[in-house]
Amino acid sequence: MASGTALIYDEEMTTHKLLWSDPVCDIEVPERLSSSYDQLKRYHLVERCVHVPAREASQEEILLVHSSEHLEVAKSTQTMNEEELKKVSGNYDAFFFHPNTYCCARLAVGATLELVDAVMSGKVRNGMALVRPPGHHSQRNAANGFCLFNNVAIAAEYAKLKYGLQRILIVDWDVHHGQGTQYIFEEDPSVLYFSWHRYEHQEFWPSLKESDYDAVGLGKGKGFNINLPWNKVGMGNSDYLAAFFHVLLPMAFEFDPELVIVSSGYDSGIGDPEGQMNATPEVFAHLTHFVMQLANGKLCVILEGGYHLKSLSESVCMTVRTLLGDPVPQITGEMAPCLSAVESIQNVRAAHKSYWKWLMYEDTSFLQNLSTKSLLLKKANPNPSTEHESKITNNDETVKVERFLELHMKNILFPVPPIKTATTDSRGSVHLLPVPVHFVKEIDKTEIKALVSGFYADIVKEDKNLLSLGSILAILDKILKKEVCNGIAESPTCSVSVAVALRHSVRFGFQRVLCIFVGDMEIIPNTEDGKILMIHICEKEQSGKTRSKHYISLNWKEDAEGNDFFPAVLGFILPVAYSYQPNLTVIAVGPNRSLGISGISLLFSLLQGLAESRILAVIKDTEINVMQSVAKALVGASAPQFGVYVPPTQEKVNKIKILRDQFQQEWKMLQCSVKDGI
Ligand SMILES: CC(O)(O)NCCCCN
Ligand SMILES: [Zn+2]
Repeated sequence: MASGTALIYDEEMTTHKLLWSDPVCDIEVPERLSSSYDQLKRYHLVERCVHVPAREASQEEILLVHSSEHLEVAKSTQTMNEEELKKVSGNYDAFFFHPNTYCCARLAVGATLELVDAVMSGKVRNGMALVRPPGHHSQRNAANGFCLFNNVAIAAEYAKLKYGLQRILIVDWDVHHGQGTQYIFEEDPSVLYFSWHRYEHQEFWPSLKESDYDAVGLGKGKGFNINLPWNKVGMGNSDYLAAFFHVLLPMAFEFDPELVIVSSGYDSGIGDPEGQMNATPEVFAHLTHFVMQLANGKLCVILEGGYHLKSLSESVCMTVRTLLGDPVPQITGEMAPCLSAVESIQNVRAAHKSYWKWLMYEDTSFLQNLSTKSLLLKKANPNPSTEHESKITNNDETVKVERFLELHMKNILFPVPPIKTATTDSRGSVHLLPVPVHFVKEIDKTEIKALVSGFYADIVKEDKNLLSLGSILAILDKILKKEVCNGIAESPTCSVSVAVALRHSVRFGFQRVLCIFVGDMEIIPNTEDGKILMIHICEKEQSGKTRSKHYISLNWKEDAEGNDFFPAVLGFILPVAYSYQPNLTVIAVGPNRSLGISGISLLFSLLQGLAESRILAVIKDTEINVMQSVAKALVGASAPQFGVYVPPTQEKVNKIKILRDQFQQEWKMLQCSVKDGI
């Protein structure tokens, strides 16, 4: 997998500006670009990226999507005076021309295409283009919503033509519906378009019926257009994460894209006057981290909206540092999606049931009444208050948001540990990892013996564990001190090693440790009153063990090809893990028939989104090939590889549903359907 992150920025794109007063358009200012770039410099992120210059797109490239009439109109504005510019701007909904607009829009397209080339050629792994004017509202023959040319749509057509791609995913996390992009690809099954957007039952701009969840695409494109409408403002981190766990990620992994392009609007972030949402900048690190696990990491992030300069620039920085592979900051806020969000999630899943294998067994019986129910709800309370207490309201409280973000960002920013991964093994040679890692010296036996006899004698019965215990405790100490962020140790008996590691972690201050056991191994019960949450994925039913909210056994047997783990990883483990918000994750892998290698590496990759990416891996010493793939996942050297998609069986879907019903009141990120009798 290629390495490096491209950053494309050209000051020329700040020359497009509004020349007259227009209360709709006056938020789309040049400072959006310059303040984002300045913040990137302040966090020393610019120098860590590969600088790729922008270029002007050719007319042919623009004509990949737009009509020649549209191109001619745009070209003609270069020589217009203010009065003529104002007149031609009046032909569109929410667009303004400046004499430099045409040149800036060509640079925005060209920058986007340069990023596609840099990623597809392997010059970089991923990258971000800071461009304006934005693109996702513009259509074949019209400018719209501050957009002149559809940068992302042209990039998708360009990538299909030049690289013969057949599956491109566009993720649009801007708070407005990219109706332009939807119209361009709605009959095209090679481009999967996902958009969430403020909708409020069609009240919010652009107030289109076709922005609702039942617009699934047309003709051959049916199923390849996904609209997730937010029917209330004030949506927050947990609503966005739930939308990824229960809608986008299962679709995206089944689609298995060859390239991911993000229409990256940050007006879905807190403080934005357009969005009126409450999600905080670090959520974009998580969203970016998730989409980095697709298409072998080939990811192009293209700026769309974002009008609160401080919120925008902090969110841009969160995106770029994640693209660079930095640890993902802890998510903040209550991990519980609101009722309206769960209702929208349930509706869009039902609308797509007949187009996706992963939804084959989805229960849609609720549809006839729920959708009317939500409309009845709307009629019942015409001006719905938000379900989330809106911590920060937006009308001219920009300064308040700035102060909030100053404090907020201090709490969640952290020094990037110098080394990413530590490893030791009883043979003492670091033979596993493709990149230099930190080799942890082993604690000598006498020291370990004293430590164990002092604290862990009840667990450690025999000497053969001492060596592996030494390496585990040595790595744990490095992680505890934040000198490394994750580590791998091999062990002859995982359950003993893990039991000692868990007790050690709690003793040394971790308040919430998530422990995932993969494979049939004997678990040494660890109460620690809620400081440890155990999930055991095992082939054999765990007889006798009572399930509690802190001990969950998920009976799972991998299928022949070993890759139908998505419902377990995406639909259950991830939502529970995010609900728990651990500050350390321990994953033990024994001999197992539960999750295939790719399921295990997906689990490791996705769980790096938690606990500031702190993970301790304890691998049974016989499982060398597991060690290899886990090592690559932890050093970020590769995205997980999946075989051909195998849909889950009804039996497996039911297993998850039963567990979800059992635990969704406790671990609320599991919620993806509204129980009757709301
Ligand atoms: C790029 C964008 O989605 O942020 N444009 C929003 C236009 C809003 C017009 N009322
Ligand atoms: Zn927007």
